[in-house]
Amino acid sequence: MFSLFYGLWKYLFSKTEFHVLILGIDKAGKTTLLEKLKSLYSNLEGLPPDRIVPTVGLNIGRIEVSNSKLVFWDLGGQAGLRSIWEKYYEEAHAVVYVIDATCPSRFEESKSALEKVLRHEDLQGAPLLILANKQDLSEAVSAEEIARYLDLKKLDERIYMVEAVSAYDGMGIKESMEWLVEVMERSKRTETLRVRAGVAGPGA
Ligand SMILES: Nc1nc2c(ncn2[C@@H]2O[C@H](COP(=O)(O)OP(=O)(O)OP(=O)(O)O)[C@@H](O)[C@H]2O)c(=O)[nH]1
Ligand SMILES: [Mg+2]
Repeated sequence: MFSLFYGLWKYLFSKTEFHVLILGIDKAGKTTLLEKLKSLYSNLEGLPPDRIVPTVGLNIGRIEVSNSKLVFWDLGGQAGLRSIWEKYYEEAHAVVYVIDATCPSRFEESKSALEKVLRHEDLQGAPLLILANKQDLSEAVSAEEIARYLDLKKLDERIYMVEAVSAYDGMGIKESMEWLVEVMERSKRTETLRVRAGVAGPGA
């Protein structure tokens, strides 16, 4: 009996912790984005852009958005470090994929790295938020243009959105996070991860 009530209480009141992977090729702006998220959503002052160095290990950031806890994992995007990404796929509720919208010469590399990510079976059903970053610079390409380039039609079953953002001035970031929380809350993948973690609902 106790376990039934405990299960119900846990189901109704425990805040889900969502794990969000921040991926993208090197210099896309992933760590700058993470630091901006910390500044926007927590009491922590994020590192200023001039103190951020290329990522070799893992940066972790925790924030709360719309009453949900988000844990971000920011990994290094250099070619030699991308093989590490897949170690985090199984536990991720969603992927944020960052693209430097001012660098068309690297769009192809960015696209093929993304395609490889999405082919991985451990990420099945994970919602995808693609960020066309660095919109504070005049040469930045729009979110629509990036979406066209990525040819996202192939993604029919995956929930995704492409948003224009700037990790420098914060443009588009709040809208992106609200979308992300909303889709993670109702995604089948979240349910699957919840069941796997043993929080399967009141009857569990
Ligand atoms: N103008 C502008 N520059 C940005 C923005 N975001 C990142 N940058 C710059 O882009 C460069 C790379 O940023 P990082 O955040 O280190 O990129 P990263 O994706 O984490 O790179 P790796 O850790 O190597 O994978 C830095 O010089 C940043 O200052 C942005 O929104 N606008
Ligand atoms: Mg980084």
